[in-house]
Amino acid sequence: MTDASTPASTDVAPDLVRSATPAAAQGPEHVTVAVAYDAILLASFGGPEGQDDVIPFLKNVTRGRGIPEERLEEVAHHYRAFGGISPINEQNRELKAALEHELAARGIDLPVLWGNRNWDPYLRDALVEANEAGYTKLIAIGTSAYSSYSSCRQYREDYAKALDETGLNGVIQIDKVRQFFDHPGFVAPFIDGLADGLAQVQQARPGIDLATEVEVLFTTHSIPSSDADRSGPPERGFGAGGAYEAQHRAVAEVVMAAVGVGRTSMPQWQLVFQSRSGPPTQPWLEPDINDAIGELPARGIRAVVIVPLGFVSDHMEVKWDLDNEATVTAADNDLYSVRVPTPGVHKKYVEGLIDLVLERVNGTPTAERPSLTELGPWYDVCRSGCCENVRLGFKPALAGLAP
Ligand SMILES: CC1=C(CCC(=O)O)c2cc3nc(cc4[nH]c(cc5[nH]c(cc1n2)c(C)c5CCC(=O)O)c(CCC(=O)O)c4C)C(CCC(=O)O)=C3C
Ligand SMILES: [Fe+2]
Repeated sequence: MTDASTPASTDVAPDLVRSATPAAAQGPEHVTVAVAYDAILLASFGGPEGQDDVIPFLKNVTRGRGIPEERLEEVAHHYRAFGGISPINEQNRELKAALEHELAARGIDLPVLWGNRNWDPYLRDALVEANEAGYTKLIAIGTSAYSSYSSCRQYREDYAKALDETGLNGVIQIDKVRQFFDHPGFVAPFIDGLADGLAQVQQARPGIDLATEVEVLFTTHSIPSSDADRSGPPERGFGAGGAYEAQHRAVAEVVMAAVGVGRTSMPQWQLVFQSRSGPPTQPWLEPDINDAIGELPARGIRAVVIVPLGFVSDHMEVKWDLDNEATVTAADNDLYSVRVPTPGVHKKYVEGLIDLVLERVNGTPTAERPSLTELGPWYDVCRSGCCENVRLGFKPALAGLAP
């Protein structure tokens, strides 16, 4: 970046693990600093690009995780049905292009590099590219909005791993934008989508009573309960379900309130979970969306609006587990169903992601950062013990306070 930023800080605090941001920049009660980043690192999950990639990809994702063989076969079948091609890669190419377009429109000279945790192009490839271009300060945007091991710390571990793999540790510094579950740019598409979804229900079922015959299902990825309980900084004391569940509930309330403005009646809502994996003996967050749908007819519900609150794009969990499975479950229960779009490349989402980068470039004070829930704005630098994983043990992670 050439303008609107002060020079990057060089006195990196000793308790930081390879981060360009001093320890002071760690959340609501702390001051923030401006950093002159050289490039944005768009960091995502990755997915197979053809049938031959499916098994190696699944092995990458599940190594050492104790995922049952039947579950892997089941998930392989989802990918096979799509020609072995995950929709996520095309979505990330589109997002990269949209970010570049938005940067150009604002006259900001900041390149966007793209790397994935689990498939080509890998994070390490993006770091090699950064090094060749002489970029030493990267700001990562992970395609994941909430706090948990899988959605935050694992990204931070994989940034650290990619630096080690490329020998660029100490050469390139990586910061990350805050988890953005309550950023207006992320939430706006769900507000638009729920309003549209309710209109669709009312058109398809004229006279339906929103308050008693329609249910809104906010859905997100199930995770092991032990991960959920440890999501977020321990000192925030979130209790069972941790920050992960608290953040989803808080955002769902914001979406319901926004859509309810000017209406006399609104449906009831619940938070449900999907895409459970792991051994059956391991507790994961519940209720599963399909089980929740099965309970609805007995309460007189005739239509559901499914809001994929935990997801940023229409990747496999959305296309298969929602548009296929949950939609079939709804039909089997004689329910009319609508699935709301994910943020994808919604204009407000793309603008919001650039705003998240600029608040770091400019060192915007926490009090001036937009956040729609009382839980945020979330931390630039993750707190000690945040989103720990007791199943898999400790691994080094950057952009956080040690350990
Ligand atoms: C919280 C969360 C998100 C949302 C946040 C984020 O977006 O990062 C997410 C996203 C995604 N998950 C994805 C794919 C997979 N996730 C798996 C397995 C797992 N996910 C978990 C959690 C999450 N996952 C967990 C706790 C496991 C068990 C293994 C472990 O303990 O870590 C498996 C293995 C098979 C299976 O077990 O299902 C696959 C193939 C894809 C790509 C989809 C595509 O290709 O379009 C995406 C975007
Ligand atoms: Fe996953």
